[in-house]
Amino acid sequence: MFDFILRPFHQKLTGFSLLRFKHYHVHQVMLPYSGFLLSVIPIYLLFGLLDYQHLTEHAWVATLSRVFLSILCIVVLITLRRYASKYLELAELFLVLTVYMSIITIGKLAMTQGNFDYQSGGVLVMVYIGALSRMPFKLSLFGLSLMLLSYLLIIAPDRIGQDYGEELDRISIFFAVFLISLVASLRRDSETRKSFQQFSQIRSQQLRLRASQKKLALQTVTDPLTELKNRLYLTKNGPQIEQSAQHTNKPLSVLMIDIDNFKSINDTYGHQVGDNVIYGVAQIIRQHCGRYTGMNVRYGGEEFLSVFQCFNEQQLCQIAEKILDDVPKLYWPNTNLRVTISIGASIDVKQRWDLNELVSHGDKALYLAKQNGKNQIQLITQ
Ligand SMILES: Nc1nc2c(ncn2[C@@H]2O[C@H](COP(=O)(O)OP(=O)(O)OP(=O)(O)O)[C@@H](O)[C@H]2O)c(=O)[nH]1
Repeated sequence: MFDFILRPFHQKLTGFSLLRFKHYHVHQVMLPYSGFLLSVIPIYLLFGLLDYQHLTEHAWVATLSRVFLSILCIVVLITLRRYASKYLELAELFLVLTVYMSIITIGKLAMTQGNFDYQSGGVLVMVYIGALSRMPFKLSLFGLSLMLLSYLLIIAPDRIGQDYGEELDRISIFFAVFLISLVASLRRDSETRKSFQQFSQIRSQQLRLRASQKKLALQTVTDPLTELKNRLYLTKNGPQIEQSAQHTNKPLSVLMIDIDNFKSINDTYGHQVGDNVIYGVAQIIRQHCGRYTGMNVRYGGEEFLSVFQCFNEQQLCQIAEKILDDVPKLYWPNTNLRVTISIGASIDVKQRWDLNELVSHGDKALYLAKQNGKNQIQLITQ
């Protein structure tokens, strides 16, 4: 039956989740609410009109203190909202205690002037804590206890002397409001924690969704066999590479790399070995071009494209030769397979930064290399 009251104590937050909860409480609960908190001030000031009815003299002192405390609370709230929002909970406690203590003081002043009917306004502040405040339970408990205690110690003794029975009624009302506000604060804490849990769940779902979207986006531009980029990536990022090369005023260059007689490798050793060959050649390309390349792409079945933004003819041919030399060194267990490749190289010496044109020249150079007997490099400069 009392589960809803005790629940906050069951869900003990510790370590990182406690820090996250505090952050949530400040940013999702206290900050949006702190503007509303300011609306308490005009009500407090409006009640100041009653001071003139109940205080026979020095009512202006009460008004002055109300105005001064209001300005103080507004300044504290606005400053904390802006510069130290983590103290907003304490600021709310400060505000309600300030208002309450001023009401008690004015009530006490009224008693010294013979008025014993103007001391119960503080109960409204207690109601406020139960109904509207966003303070955590511990601060509510502290505030409410201090309020009840100060009423019992400062106001009640004088009034008991006046009318014992009526004051007992008032004390019981104060006590009831104290208890109700306390339970309401406890319940509010429990609801805040529940909404924090929902918030955390939604947040982690969002993060997971974002991560899988990222992964999916990467998958759509990645070749699963070689883990090189695919042609979609080339289409998407080609213009960016052209712009970047143009910006740095460096010639673009490409290597079109094709495995020789790949069909016969497949036919002789099977598709699995064929796949391994594609993978092995891709790793050599990555190893030699990874540092310099704008991108390495699996362009077709056993055809690869590397794009560079910074090479002259000699550097481009050096890289091509390294790849050409290393591929036949690959070892394929249980076969006497020796894989070779042909390379078509093309460089944009006229600096037109047209990747499509460059690729088509690379293709022509590759065709020449195949025509001339394979396992070689052919270069076309634009
Ligand atoms: N194992 C495997 N084979 C593939 C893959 N993609 C394409 N192929 C095969 O690669 C072969 C390409 O053969 P061709 O285009 O005739 O080229 P080639 O035999 O290398 O001849 P040249 O290029 O003239 O040396 C075809 O048999 C395709 O089925 C793949 O992902 N894995």
